[in-house]
Amino acid sequence: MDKLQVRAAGPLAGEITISGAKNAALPILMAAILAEDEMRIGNVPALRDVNTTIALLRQLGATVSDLNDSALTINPATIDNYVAPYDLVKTMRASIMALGPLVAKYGEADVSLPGGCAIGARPVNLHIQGLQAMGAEVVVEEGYVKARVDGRLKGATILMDVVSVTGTENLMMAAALADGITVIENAAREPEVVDLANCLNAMGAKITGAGTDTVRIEGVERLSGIHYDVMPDRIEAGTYLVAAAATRGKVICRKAAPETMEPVLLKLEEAGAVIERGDDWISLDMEGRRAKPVSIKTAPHPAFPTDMQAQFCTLNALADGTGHVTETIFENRFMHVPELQRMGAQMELEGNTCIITGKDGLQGAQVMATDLRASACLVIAGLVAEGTTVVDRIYHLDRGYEHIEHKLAALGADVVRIKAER
Ligand SMILES: CC(=O)N[C@H]1[C@@H](OP(=O)(O)OP(=O)(O)OC[C@H]2O[C@@H](n3ccc(=O)[nH]c3=O)[C@H](O)[C@@H]2O)O[C@H](CO)[C@@H](O)[C@@H]1O
Ligand SMILES: C=C(OP(=O)(O)O)C(=O)O
Repeated sequence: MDKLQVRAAGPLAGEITISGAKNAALPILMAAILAEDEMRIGNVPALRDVNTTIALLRQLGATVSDLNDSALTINPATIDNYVAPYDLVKTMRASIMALGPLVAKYGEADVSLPGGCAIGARPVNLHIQGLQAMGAEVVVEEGYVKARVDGRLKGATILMDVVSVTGTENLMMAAALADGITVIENAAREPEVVDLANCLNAMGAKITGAGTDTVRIEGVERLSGIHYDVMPDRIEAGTYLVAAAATRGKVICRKAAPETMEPVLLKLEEAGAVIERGDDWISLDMEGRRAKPVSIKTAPHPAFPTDMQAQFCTLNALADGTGHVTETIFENRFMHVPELQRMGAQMELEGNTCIITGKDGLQGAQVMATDLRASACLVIAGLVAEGTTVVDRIYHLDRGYEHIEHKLAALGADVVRIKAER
């Protein structure tokens, strides 16, 4: 398994270009299943999860080009298999988003249950209940969610008990081809839900309310293949901004979407960063200062995103004072805490809150992360720690950060990928 070796090299400085959003690209690639003809999708990040989705679509029989210059084509007309097997699904939870499109278009889908993962149990009951409300017969058998419908799904009113991002996306995709009107109440309001809705509408869907907690979908009989560019990745941009803040640096993120990042940008300002925003760029300047501690509480959009929680733990671990970080979305998303403690961070867990008292420095260590954003927070810690930090199992990072070592190097970081012996 590849590792990342990180050594402190002073404040990050310079410019980087933000990639397309993983969490928008994955549902949009799945939405291609719903089209009648070829889709061309641009601003797709070169990530392990994208490769897994390409493999999954090919497994279904779709004709998918390789990713070239951040774009690919998907022709779903050749799909002749409706099974998403465990081998692919186990590496990527977003595979569950094949379920809605397959059953809506072909009346049949067998998608392996993704299983538990490092950050929490992450059940898919809301995806299943929503499809049942639309008339699908759904059973869970031998580790697979098996959904069937005779003819088209039927529009329904669905109240989501818990706000679920991929749940909302899965049901929105299914409803796009259903017969009649579907209303999703307590829908996720994340910008990636809006990006998917924009893509579906460009394909001919009739969706209103995306970005609010009530999404209305009037089903149509067919959707067309179109050209669509994925929105910028707000979590990638946020991660580099925190990295710059932690090193007391000054960076500009180009091709970003600042309007999707307010909760993160406000917390960075509270930490002492000078932030400027343009239409598609964000700059951060710490003016050489040490960060002030910030308290955060994760919650569904438009509140503070759970996918930025770990990175802010590192920032607080270096801050001048004490900050409280509360995680309300996932029950087990503090796996980075013991690893940061091994680097000298002063952190204490009390239930779902981590109390962090910053220190003016950390020590490099061999660390290992069990999920994507935990890995990112350890890399950020390595950028300021004394000595060498080696982050193991960086296949997690490769799921969600395009060319992370090159982007960090462009900002002056000393980061080297150590290739596993094969
Ligand atoms: C590919 C993708 O977009 N991933 C994002 C998505 O994950 P994902 O869509 O899987 O996360 P959800 O929004 O569904 O999860 C939110 C909460 O709802 C619970 N839940 C969810 C579904 C369900 O059927 N039943 C249920 O109880 C989950 O266990 C969790 O506690 O949103 C998360 C929350 O912003 C982000 O951290 C992930 O990066
Ligand atoms: C939790 C994440 O992703 P996923 O839902 O794909 O596991 C993430 O992007 O931080």
